Amino acid sequence: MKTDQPSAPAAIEIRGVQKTYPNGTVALQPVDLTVREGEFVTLLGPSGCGKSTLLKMVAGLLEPTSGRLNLWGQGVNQLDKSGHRLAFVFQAPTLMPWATVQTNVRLPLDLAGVPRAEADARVADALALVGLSRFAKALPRALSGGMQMRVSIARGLVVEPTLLLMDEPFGALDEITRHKLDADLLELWQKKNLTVVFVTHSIHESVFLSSRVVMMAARPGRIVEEFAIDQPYPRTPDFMVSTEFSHYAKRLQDSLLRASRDTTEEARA
Ligand SMILES: Nc1ncnc2c1ncn2[C@@H]1O[C@H](COP(=O)(O)OP(=O)(O)OP(=O)(O)O)[C@@H](O)[C@H]1O
Repeated sequence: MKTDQPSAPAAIEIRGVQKTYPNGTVALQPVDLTVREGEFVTLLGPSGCGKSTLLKMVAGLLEPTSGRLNLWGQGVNQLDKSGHRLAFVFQAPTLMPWATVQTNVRLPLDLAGVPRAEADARVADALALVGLSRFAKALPRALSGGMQMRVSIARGLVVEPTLLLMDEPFGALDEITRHKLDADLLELWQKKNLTVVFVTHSIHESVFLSSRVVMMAARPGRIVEEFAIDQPYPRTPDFMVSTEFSHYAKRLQDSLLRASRDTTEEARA
């Protein structure tokens, strides 16, 4: 079983982190959040509440306007000093259409100058982890949307990350494919001892996946509530039809409605 681990070291420490975009949009009020090693944390909230902004700041893709953000005690851009690595998976698979699956997955290793033989072995491992070994030589257009997303995840895993940041990775997929990828992701999380921060709009996905859900509200973006999903792993499809699942989903739905109401009322004022 793997749930919230208060005694595990802090993987992510966010203290008073605020973001104002150059056009003056205050995307995030100062937020505080600690994510412990091994947690699966979901950021949930209405559109525009700053989920992506927060995740991109954790990844070092955006600079906070103020505040402090550490990964394993190091500044975001010094993560390698801690011996940890992060990978970011976007909503769209963003694959190079002219290159094979194998070449797409190898890209981060090619950019890092990893020798070819080692890179190819790591690509093979990453493709095996996402169940795509047979498609190494295929072009992206020959794959379904779900398979393309698996390629994108393999491209993240190939750097052997300890922190996986995912921005609505399965939002564009049909429900059955999404459930399958959610279940596979949980397996990977456990197998690889990952720390995951996952952005979604889906209450059901957040309950199924997370050890903790962080609810955000918009205008300005902020954290409003947190929920521990205190249920054992591995989580099976049976969990999704259990009384406990409905109970968590209802609490999150009420919270999301409150967060959305705040947003609507502030927009009207
Ligand atoms: N590059 C940018 N320049 C100016 N404003 C931006 C920029 N990117 C995002 N914003 C604004 O910042 C706020 C937070 O955006 P963000 O994309 O982080 O929210 P989100 O919760 O991820 O939204 P969604 O769920 O719709 O993806 C929104 O008001 C958005 O319009």
